[in-house]
Amino acid sequence: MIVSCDTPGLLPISQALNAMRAAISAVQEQELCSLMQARGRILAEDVISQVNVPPSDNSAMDGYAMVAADLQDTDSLKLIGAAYAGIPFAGSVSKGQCVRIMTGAIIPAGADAVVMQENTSELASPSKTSTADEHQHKIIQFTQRPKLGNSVRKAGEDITQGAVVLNKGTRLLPSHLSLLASVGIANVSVVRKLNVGLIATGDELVSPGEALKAGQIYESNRYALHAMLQEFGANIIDFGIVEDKLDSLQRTFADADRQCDMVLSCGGVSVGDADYVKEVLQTLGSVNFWKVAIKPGKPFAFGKLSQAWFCGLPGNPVSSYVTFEQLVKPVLETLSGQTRRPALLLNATADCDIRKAPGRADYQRGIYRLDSNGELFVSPNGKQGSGVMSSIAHANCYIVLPQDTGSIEQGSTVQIQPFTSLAY
Ligand SMILES: Nc1nc2c(c(=O)[nH]1)N[C@H]1C(S)=C(S)[C@@H](COP(=O)(O)OP(=O)(O)OC[C@H]3O[C@@H](n4cnc5c(N)ncnc54)[C@H](O)[C@@H]3O)O[C@H]1N2
Ligand code: MOO
Repeated sequence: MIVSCDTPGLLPISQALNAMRAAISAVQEQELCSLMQARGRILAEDVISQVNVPPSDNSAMDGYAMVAADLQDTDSLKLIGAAYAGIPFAGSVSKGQCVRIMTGAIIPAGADAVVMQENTSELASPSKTSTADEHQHKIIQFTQRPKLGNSVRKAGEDITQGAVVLNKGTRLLPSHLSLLASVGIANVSVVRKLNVGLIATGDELVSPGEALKAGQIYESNRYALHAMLQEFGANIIDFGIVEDKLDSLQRTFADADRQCDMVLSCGGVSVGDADYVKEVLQTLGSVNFWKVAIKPGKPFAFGKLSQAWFCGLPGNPVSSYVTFEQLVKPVLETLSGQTRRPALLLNATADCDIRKAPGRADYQRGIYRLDSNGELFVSPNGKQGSGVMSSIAHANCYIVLPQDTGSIEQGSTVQIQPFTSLAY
């Protein structure tokens, strides 16, 4: 089921992703969620519209409704009433007549076109004693000869009754919520939230806010991972920092295994330091320690504990960030039943030479800019070491350089992945 990485060489990213996706099947439990709470949730079923949107032919403009053919012979019509959004005109329009109509009002029976009021003028203006009178006994002159259907929004032109509005597996965005509301849906069936455990390992790690002793550093990876999981829409179970001791690690991983669909740890996956983590994980289940052809983020672990899936991210801060986005997030998407979306990659011109060794796909942190001709240029942002978090915090894209390529010359075309394209 799970590809072993004892084979020599590095596992290409696509193979690592395929192996993880093939091993995992989506969570099946669903729950009903009100639209106001549904942003970012994954649809558990196709949504079919029970109605036409709009429900009736209606006006796209404030103006006058008439029979379009009437205005081929004359330029003026008699006003017989008014139609408002929500208050239809009760009668019907015959030859020589028109009805005052507001945007969104149902097209009166008999009428088949609307002329916006800017293309009209009143010829006769009798005394205005009541609302009814205001829209009667006037003659309206038209400066436009409308075509049949002019400024008429047809029933069902947005969505027809019986049509699939959104497919199962859709991650609900704000536009989707409006679309669902427009067909009258108040609650949707969504996949239940994933329970994701988060564990940082390392004796040197101290929480921000505390004083550092010699040899200690602030634990920072969990803050980015926690935030990315929040954006993903997971229920996060945070196990904090766990010391590098066999019994502490054993207890924490076993606890996480019981509570979670997926357990994420960071640190302790490279060859030298991983001993305890490796031992614990392999007693709990079946976990493979891989060397993936990605830079940063080469050491990566994937497998299953007794019931929860497990991803072990490297401890270096940029490595844990990049492996979350490029390796873990796609797996969480599969686990939550989300339909796969291809990553947005754009071509850009290298603004300078870019150093790279063949062997791993690089996700260099870059800054892209559009020049005055609309051409996209990119350059790496500062030092590219896997501990240099400022390189990513001040960048706006990854420069994605394929596994087998070497250094890139200024002026060459490279691919970039804008950070905004990773938004959920
Ligand atoms: N002999 C080898 N050594 C290393 C290899 C290798 O292939 N052979 N790979 C290197 C690469 S590449 C990486 S990436 C790191 C990954 O190491 P670990 O996952 O075991 O991580 P640690 O050793 O625990 O930590 C690495 C580094 O990151 C700091 N760290 C860890 N956790 C956190 C955290 N939560 N917040 C902030 N900083 C953290 C830790 O202090 C270390 O400096 O291994 C290389 N070694
Ligand atoms: O995988 Mo490491 O991230 O190159 O430092």
